[in-house]
Amino acid sequence: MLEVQNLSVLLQKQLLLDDISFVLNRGETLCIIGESGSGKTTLMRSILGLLPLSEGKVTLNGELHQSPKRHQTGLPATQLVMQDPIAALNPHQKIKLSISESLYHSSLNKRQIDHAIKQALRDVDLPESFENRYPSQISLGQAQRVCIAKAIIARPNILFFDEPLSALDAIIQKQIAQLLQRLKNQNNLSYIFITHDLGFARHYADKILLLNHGNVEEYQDAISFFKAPESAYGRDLLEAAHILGSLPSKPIKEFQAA
Ligand SMILES: Nc1ncnc2c1ncn2[C@@H]1O[C@H](COP(=O)(O)OP(=O)(O)OP(=O)(O)O)[C@@H](O)[C@H]1O
Repeated sequence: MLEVQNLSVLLQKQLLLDDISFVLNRGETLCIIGESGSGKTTLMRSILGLLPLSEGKVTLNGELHQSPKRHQTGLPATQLVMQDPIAALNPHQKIKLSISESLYHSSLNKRQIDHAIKQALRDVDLPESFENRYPSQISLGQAQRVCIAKAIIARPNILFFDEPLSALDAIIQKQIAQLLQRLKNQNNLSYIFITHDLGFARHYADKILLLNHGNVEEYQDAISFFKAPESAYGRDLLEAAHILGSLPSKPIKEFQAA
């Protein structure tokens, strides 16, 4: 279980995050939503140990991992998948080498690493032969699958995603979303998504954390949030999404079953 308690981040005399708390249980999906500049990326980076906390703490299964007094070590058993898969991969490295970087600290020997890479590619429905390609030789959707393979090969408990679908077209978005759902169910993974896509959050989130200017505006289960947001800001956000057509009035059955 990941527990974030009273987390605050002060950078350059600016309070970017103020007293953020939430809990993520094994197998749950949390979507962090909020307008641009509300602090979503800053929150993710501070949880991952990429930014120092000024207050609060982050524990994983009861063990302290981040606090103002503690040197930032980074959370073990977590992996991050970014928005732009091509930018996330080194253009000069074969896919095989990129994926193997996630096993840098593992005790596996070369034969075991080779086997794990092939398995990770199969897990994301890519042919094993892709290991010998360069990023310029694969499509955007395939590159995002490679990034997911790179994330899951280390057998994490928690995966963080920063807008992982926004660079992809609708059909590929749906395929990747279904792949993530399958991997989550197979491995009992926990997911934290940063997303502007409320339709996606409605289909996939168990919990919603709505940020507004670095504060938690709402933290509640997704069904309740989308049925009746507690805050005026939450209601405004859903109303805007309905007007723009980015939030269908009914959940899509096929997505839910995926
Ligand atoms: N290293 C930093 N130093 C100072 N201020 C920062 C730093 N990183 C981010 N900020 C500021 O923190 C605020 C929140 O930024 P953040 O990127 O977390 O927002 P966001 O919700 O992820 O936005 P978006 O949806 O556009 O990605 C912004 O005002 C930004 O300028």
